[in-house]
Amino acid sequence: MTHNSFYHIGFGRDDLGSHPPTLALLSGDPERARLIAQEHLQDVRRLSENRGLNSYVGSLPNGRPVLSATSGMGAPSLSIVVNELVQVGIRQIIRIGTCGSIQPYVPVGALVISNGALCRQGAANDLAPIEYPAVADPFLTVALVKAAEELEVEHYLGITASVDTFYEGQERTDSANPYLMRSLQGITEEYRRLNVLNYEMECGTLFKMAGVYNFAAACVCAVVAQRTVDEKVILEQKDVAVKNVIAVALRAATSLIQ
Ligand SMILES: O=P(O)(O)O[C@H]1O[C@H](CO)[C@@H](O)[C@H]1O
Ligand SMILES: O=c1cc[nH]c(=O)[nH]1
Repeated sequence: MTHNSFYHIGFGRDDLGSHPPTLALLSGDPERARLIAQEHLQDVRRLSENRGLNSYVGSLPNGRPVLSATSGMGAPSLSIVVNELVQVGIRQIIRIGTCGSIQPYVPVGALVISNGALCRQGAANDLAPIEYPAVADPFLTVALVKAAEELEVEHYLGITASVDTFYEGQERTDSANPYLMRSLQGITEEYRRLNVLNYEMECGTLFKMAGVYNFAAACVCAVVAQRTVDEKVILEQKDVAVKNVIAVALRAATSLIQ
């Protein structure tokens, strides 16, 4: 850590060496960020593990430097991390996440690549008007789709609902909260009919930040819950799904023209 480290991510530009990365792979889970770095990148160096926001620098198979970083869960944490990553020189961000499917034809184990988000997130309202579009970068998104096709991983391209809570906001009733507000009762069915594919908790704000700050962002998530059947995360299929989402994101990242 150098004296000009950013407060939350715990590193600064000076820690990134003479060929600093402009691309970041951003996971909600710090363990996923570590796994990507230690098992899939070359010449890996740990940058920091401040507040669970693990960050590593390494290189892709084509030699391009890349960061593997952690957003934490939810838009407030992501907004802090992304703000600081942009200040250290990051210009492209691929979110590698997990999600819950709300369409019967999108099974656990498949991937959802988001082309835009229904952004029901408070943090995004501090960035831009609520109507501001939450759209993915088309070039990064096409790279993700091509990578999934090439690796023959089942994937779906479409709209993601990004919300602030895992339980209430995703209409879970099997939780400590005994009362789900009327405004949220039936919301999953409404989104399903509006062709929303999945629920997660970061990409809407990430996409709005990309528009406002002028960087490129995309999102690919492994489906770990099937909400038309059950509220639960299917742990038995999570590892394979996460392995696939990492493989797809890394192949896409390697294919990019810098
Ligand atoms: O697996 P990650 O990337 O954390 O993504 C999803 O998982 C968390 C909830 O379990 C939220 O952060 C949600 O967006
Ligand atoms: O159902 C799910 C699973 C993972 N992440 C979410 O936000 N929701």
